[in-house]
Amino acid sequence: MSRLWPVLKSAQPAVASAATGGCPFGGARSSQVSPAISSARSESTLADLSDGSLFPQQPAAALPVNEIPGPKGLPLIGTLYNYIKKNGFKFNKLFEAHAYHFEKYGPFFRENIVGRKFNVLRDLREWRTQVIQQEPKCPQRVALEPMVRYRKMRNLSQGLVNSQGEEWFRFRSAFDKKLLAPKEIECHFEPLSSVADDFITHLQHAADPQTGIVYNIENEVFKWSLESICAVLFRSRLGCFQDPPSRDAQEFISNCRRFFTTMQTLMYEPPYKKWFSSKTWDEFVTCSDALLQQGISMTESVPEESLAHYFLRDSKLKREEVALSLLDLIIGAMETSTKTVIWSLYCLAQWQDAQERINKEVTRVVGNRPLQLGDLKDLPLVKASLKETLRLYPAPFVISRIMQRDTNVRGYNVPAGEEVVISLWAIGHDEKLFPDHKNFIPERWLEEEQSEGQRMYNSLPFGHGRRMCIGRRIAEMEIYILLSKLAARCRLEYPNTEAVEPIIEMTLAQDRPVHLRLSNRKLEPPT
Ligand code: HEM
Repeated sequence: MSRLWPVLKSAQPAVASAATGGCPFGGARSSQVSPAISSARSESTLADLSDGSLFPQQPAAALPVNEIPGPKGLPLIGTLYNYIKKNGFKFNKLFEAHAYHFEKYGPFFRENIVGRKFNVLRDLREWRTQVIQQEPKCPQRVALEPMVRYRKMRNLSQGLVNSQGEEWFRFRSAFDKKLLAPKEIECHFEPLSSVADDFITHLQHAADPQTGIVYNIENEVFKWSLESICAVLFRSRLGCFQDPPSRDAQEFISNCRRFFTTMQTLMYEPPYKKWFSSKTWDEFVTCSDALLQQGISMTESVPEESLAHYFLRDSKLKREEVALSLLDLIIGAMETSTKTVIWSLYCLAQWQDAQERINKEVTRVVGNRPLQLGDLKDLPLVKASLKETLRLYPAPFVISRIMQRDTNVRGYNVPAGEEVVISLWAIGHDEKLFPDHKNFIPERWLEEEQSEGQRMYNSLPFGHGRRMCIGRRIAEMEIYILLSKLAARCRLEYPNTEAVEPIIEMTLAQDRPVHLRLSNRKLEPPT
């Protein structure tokens, strides 16, 4: 029963953590953006978007929101019954319920689960033009309630992920350009390359010597993700791949993992529980305190060339605010990047032909020399494979916005305070948009292969607009580097017969530990 509660809470989870948009902190996505989009807003930083001048007039004839088609619920509990009855929908498979409702009610449906109303869209063009382009200067997403509660309790600012309004704008403006402007990101290529090299060597050592299998690859990918984001922010290595990992790394890894597992549990608890102390809450507080402490001490001596140093010196934020925001970036990066990379590796292992084509591309472009920054633009298939992974398994399977004024969406007047949600899962699994949608076919993202519909509005895994994922460019760069290097050095196989299925945790997670077989490739001469 506890799993049902997230939907009952006004400020977030089960439904909400996914619904909030998924960088654990609520949902966040532009080379990932289709070309038509990326040429426009997706290249923008917050500074370009801060004019706040995008409010159109409401057409007079908008229908009332409760006329949006959708499943009818019972008084008080709404459609909760559909989720608790035998053979009903499952909250940890909410994307399936969405797909069913789209099929039945059309491209915009409304569902009321115990008073929380979801207006769910499946058309990215409508999302972009009717929701994102109408958003005010400070768009709102549902916040991650345990983090909000903890920071209130400790009298801390809410930071980048969970603050709203002008407070959010202040944080976001301080970080936006350094993290999103393509030129600013280039300096992270070398540190990320070195992390990727070490990670692959580490994987090779972690593989069982008899079978070549790396069991539960998540443990290792989590380390890559943490080491990568720390290399970007602090220009120094945490030591996750040392044997054993450095003490700092061990503590950080264990605090981060506990942070995510306890936060997930808290988000799924009945709301009344927050009035009582619980073991999970205590544990969440303990690891949040420890992370904060580590975050603060990490900002105490940072190399001059690091991003952390730049933010401390130039951002006009207080030291504590910078430390909290750096933690937010780490937290924002960890779950999304880890889960996405696991899905990527799984797809390559399952679709051997695609893996071979990617290996050929990398061999042709890079050959025997080390990967260079300039190579990334010549590796379209590597980039396409990330897009294709995020189509099949979008880490945040939905993105949400809380309307801050009455807004006309698809001819319905959605009142201020209600949520509109876009289902990235439903778009990515739409057979009309993506023929043969169950198969991993990176080529479908290459320019000449794309249909007009695809070119237009079919991929926003990092979100869009002022509140899009601030780590998008870093995420793309670190994953392109990793996939290119892996493709050159290793062959991946999935040794089991049962497919891994997606379930909703903090983001779209794997329903079981993923084991992968790794074998070394002999570098073939470029053709
Ligand atoms: C594959 C990896 C990633 C995916 C798919 C992803 C996706 C997203 C999405 C969908 C959102 C919400 C966007 C919206 O509401 O429109 C988001 C927000 C966010 N992401 Fe990511 N993300 C990824 C990696 C990262 C990384 C590496 C970082 C840190 C460097 C990061 C930091 C954040 C932060 C701080 C937010 C909140 C931004 C705000 O509210 O202003 N993400 N992410």
